[in-house]
Amino acid sequence: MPLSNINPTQTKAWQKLTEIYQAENQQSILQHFQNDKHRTDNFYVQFEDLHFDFSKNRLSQKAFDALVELADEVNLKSAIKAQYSGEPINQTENRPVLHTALRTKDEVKIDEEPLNKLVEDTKVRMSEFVQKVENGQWKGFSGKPITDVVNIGIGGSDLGPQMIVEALSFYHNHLKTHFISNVDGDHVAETLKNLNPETTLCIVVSKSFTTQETLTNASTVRSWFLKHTTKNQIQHHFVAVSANIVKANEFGISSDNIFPMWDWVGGRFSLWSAAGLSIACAVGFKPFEELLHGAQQMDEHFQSEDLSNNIPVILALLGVWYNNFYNAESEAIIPYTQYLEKLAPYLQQASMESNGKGIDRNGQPVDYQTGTIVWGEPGTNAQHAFFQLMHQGTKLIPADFIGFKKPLNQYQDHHDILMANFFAQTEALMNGKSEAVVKDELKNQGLNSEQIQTLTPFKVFSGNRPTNTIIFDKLTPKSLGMLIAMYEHKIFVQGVIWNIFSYDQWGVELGKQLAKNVLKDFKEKEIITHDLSTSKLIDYYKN
Ligand SMILES: O=P(O)(O)OC[C@H]1O[C@](O)(CO)[C@@H](O)[C@@H]1O
Repeated sequence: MPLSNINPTQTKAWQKLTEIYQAENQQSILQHFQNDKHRTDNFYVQFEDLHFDFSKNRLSQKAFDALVELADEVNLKSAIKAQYSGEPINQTENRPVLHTALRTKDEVKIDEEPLNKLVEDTKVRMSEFVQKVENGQWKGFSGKPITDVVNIGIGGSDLGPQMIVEALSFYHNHLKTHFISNVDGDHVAETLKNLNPETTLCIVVSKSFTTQETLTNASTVRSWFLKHTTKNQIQHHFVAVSANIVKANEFGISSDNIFPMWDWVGGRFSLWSAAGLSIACAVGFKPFEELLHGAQQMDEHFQSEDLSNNIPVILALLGVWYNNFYNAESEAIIPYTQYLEKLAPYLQQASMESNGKGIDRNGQPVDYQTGTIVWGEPGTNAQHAFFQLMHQGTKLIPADFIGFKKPLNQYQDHHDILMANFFAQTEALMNGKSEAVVKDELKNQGLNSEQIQTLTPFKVFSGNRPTNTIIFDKLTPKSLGMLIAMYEHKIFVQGVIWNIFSYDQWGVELGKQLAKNVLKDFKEKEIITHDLSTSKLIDYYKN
């Protein structure tokens, strides 16, 4: 059964939300606290070691209930069922969406064909491979064990694995992991500079094995190897992860060295598959399985929990509330750990490639806003970069603050300072600082009344800026798996509500196509195939 096809703005719940927004949008978060003494109990969910507090939002209980009604009215529950049961909910590509099958013990079928064995067999192969690389059994052409693993891929074949590898740095083994994604030759050059071909292993990750950037980078790295070794021996240094065995073979990678990808796993959701081989190489296979296990726990929560107590659903509904009623354009992700430095770039693809769509499931242009702009940086660095705008700028930027109770390294004093900032920022964003308080402070500093008058407006914080607080005990493979699966489901829920297809990405095709034409034109004498502006620019580049 296809996903239901409901314009969200035509639902009763949307009508209700519009009325609630009109009646309540002048109420501050602090007023909501005054109105509801149990707000901190009502607006929080504990699941495993995940503590999710959404009380600091411009949201009354009434608005929250109406948002849950909206999820109900667009048939979210049956959409979740459709996804997990392998229906082709990626309708424009006629594919099921089953990255969740990579982390479940339940039986999963597509058209009565069970997938579990495929998944399990691949995991066994991955585990054996990783073990060999880790313990030095896998040797380079000169008989030396591998010291460096290079992931060559782009988009989903890079961002997810890279983010996780970086996030789990604390758990790394002796292997060094590198990522080459950009077709910019400087990226490949800088990476190869410090590598020894005798001890380097490349994992070429490309679901299609036709991606220009990945194939260009992989060819350059292959030539680098061929300067040192023979064509036959290159097998010691290249493995591939792909759904296109033929193309990977053509590139020169033997079938024994190819791990499968499947069309029921979207690129940006593929880190749980063999696309995560670089993760498993960096930390070992067991921690990789713990990552899957964390994600699977979140899957269970998402599938079975009531909508009103369901963390990804609540996150998604809050996003819709700010995007469609408060007209917020973006949302910030602020992890208070340097290990999650790559979380925002990863979520940019996951979210913006999924929900950056303007055509609804009827094939009609939508007349409401869809995908938000996702951005962010770890705290406390972010505080010294863009928090000025978040505190006193004219834009409303709802933010997720992600923190951990315990640090991974020994510096507890640093962690206390880090977390003091974490709590203080959400407090400041919500409470702000009133004119009266500012005036008092300036008076106490000995300023005269004229100076106080002049300076006060610049020092006032309006507050009322919404945040979600997400706290785990510790950054572990398991908690990371939960966190990432939580955002995956949030993205899915928003796509269901906005009545768009979240799992295709036609919008990336045009640029790819035109780049091929431009490349061809670099070799022509006279540029004729472009608009005047582009032709002139290409001419400038060539000459
Ligand atoms: O794994 P592939 O086929 O090389 O594709 C890489 C990336 O390119 C895209 O198709 C478009 O950016 C992504 O969805 C995908 O993750």
